[in-house]
Amino acid sequence: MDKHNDEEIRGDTVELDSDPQAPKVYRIQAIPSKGLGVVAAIDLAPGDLIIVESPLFLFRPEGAMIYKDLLQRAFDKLDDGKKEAFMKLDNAHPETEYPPLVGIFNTNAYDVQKSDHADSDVDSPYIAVFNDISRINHSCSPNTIRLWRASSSTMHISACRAIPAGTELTTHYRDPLLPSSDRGASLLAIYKFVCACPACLNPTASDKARLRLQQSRGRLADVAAWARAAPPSPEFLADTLELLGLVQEEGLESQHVYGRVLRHLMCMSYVMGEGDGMAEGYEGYRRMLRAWRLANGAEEEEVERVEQADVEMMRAAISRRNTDS
Ligand SMILES: C[S@@+](CC[C@H](N)C(=O)[O-])C[C@H]1O[C@@H](n2cnc3c(N)ncnc32)[C@H](O)[C@@H]1O
Repeated sequence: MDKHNDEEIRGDTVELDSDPQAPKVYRIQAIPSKGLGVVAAIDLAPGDLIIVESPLFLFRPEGAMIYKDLLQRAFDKLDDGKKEAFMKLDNAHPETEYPPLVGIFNTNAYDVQKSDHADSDVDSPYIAVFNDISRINHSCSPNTIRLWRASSSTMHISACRAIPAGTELTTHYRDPLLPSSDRGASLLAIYKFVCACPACLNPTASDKARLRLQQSRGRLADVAAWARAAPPSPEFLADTLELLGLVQEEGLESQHVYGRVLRHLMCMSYVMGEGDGMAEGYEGYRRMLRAWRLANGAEEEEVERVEQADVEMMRAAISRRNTDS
């Protein structure tokens, strides 16, 4: 087991009614103390697409109708195969006031937007349950990125760091940048488990690191802010390298802060050349950022376009610096 709980899992695959056409880069099997889970069947590199899946059940809570009645009506419209697959999913609330339908739904559902823009306020959220993706267990240091594509109504799961074959795939059910006590309370209330990931077991240092990453979001928003007066100050460079270390130490490559840190370091290494404590250099950071952008749904051409725009901005910064000196 490594520092993020990326566990190597052995054991037999569980046969579910998965899409037979889907390339089997993953398998579903029993995971100690977590029920079933999803495991990488091959070595995966950052940015690799692992699962593309349409929901078994896509549901939109609306109006003042009673949730459970609305859910029952939507469920009744499913074909028998989907009904059966849905009823086989995990239920974290088997002995509560909820009927099984609601219990299974609450255990396995993800909020998704009808529009590709997560902050769009014109589209009310849908809730989606999946045959395979709903088998992915939670980690506060997940090794995958989950992306809903409204244009195709499919959920995409990609690797956000290297995942060796046999490692359990994980996603986050709650924002990993929240304090551990908030994450833990919500995971226990809704999913009925106590998270035993390293960040939850030793929360003091982890909470501090995550708060620092969360607070850096604004400071990292704009590369142009330092590029205008390139090069960046030594303090800003040291701070950005420290943030990268925190992301990697905490296993938060799935988060937006990672993309922002990589973009700054890529641009800094372009302006300053290699060295200065930067482990990767321009090509290295460019490769890492590219993988992160692809995993977050960017198309190849779009990635090339934004890379080119950054190079042009950096060239202008260098030529300004040369003119000024
Ligand atoms: C969406 S389901 C995940 C798949 C589930 N393990 C199964 O057997 O189908 C959510 C449930 O999985 C279990 N689970 C998920 N992540 C876990 C974790 N990190 N530790 C322990 N149990 C976990 C909990 O029982 C939770 O209610």
